Amino acid sequence: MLYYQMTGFMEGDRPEPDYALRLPAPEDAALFLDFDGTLLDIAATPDEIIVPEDLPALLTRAMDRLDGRVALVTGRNVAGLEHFLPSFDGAVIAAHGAELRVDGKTFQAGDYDTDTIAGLQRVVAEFAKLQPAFLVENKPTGVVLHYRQAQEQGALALHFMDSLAQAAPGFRLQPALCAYEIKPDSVAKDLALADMMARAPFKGKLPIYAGDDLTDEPALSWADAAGGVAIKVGGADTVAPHWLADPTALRALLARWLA
Ligand SMILES: O=P(O)(O)OC[C@H]1O[C@H](O[C@H]2O[C@H](CO)[C@@H](O)[C@H](O)[C@H]2O)[C@H](O)[C@@H](O)[C@@H]1O
Repeated sequence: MLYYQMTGFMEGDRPEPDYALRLPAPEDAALFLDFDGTLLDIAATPDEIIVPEDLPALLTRAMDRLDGRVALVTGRNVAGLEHFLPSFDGAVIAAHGAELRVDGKTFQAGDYDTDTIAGLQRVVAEFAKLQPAFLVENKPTGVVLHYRQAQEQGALALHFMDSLAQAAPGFRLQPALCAYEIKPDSVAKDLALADMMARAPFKGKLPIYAGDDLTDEPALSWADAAGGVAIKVGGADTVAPHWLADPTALRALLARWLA
């Protein structure tokens, strides 16, 4: 068994269409959309994603119809997201919640030990030199070791990153799709979602959350418990009561809903 199967990311059979999925009226909703694997397809490396042609206009339409109550939620940092979606001017929950963009201003959600982060990034970079198929992604709040190009080395990547995370007080391991990340302990997408839902213009509306990754599961659970709609994209196990086959199906649903 491969490590991405053990951590719950292996997609099984494609789910059947979810006929029970109904969204609240846009006037009553707040929309939270994960990025990689949810709005667009997973690519071989983080830089190789292709932004679907319809996506920027779809997000603009959503911002109009929901009076600005749209947030993108991502493990990437804000700058990384802005590089791919320069026209989106709504809220962003980035780096799993360690970085936020609210009213056009980007800031860190907490104080994180920059010396520790720099040290972790140095150590991971040195380790990755031993296995050139590994890819290292630095973020202002942590570091990711990607093993998509070396999936047989998933166990090694896990062993190394887990040990390193345990040696770094205030930080923890975050498994993701063919990647292991070390991020601040206090950071999670559900906490960031709760924070954003307490702010204008989201406050008092019903959260709709769509996500594909293990990192999205707590936020899916939060949205469902808050009386909103939680949608899993892809066939992996989930706490979400609703699911769609892939990002194309999600974009089609949103386009119909916003028409
Ligand atoms: O929260 P998300 O927006 O879903 O971000 C999760 C991670 O996405 C990126 O990595 C993943 O997507 C890459 C491109 O498709 C893929 O090559 C990689 O294997 C995936 O793990 C991003 O690089 C990470 O920083 C995000 O945490």
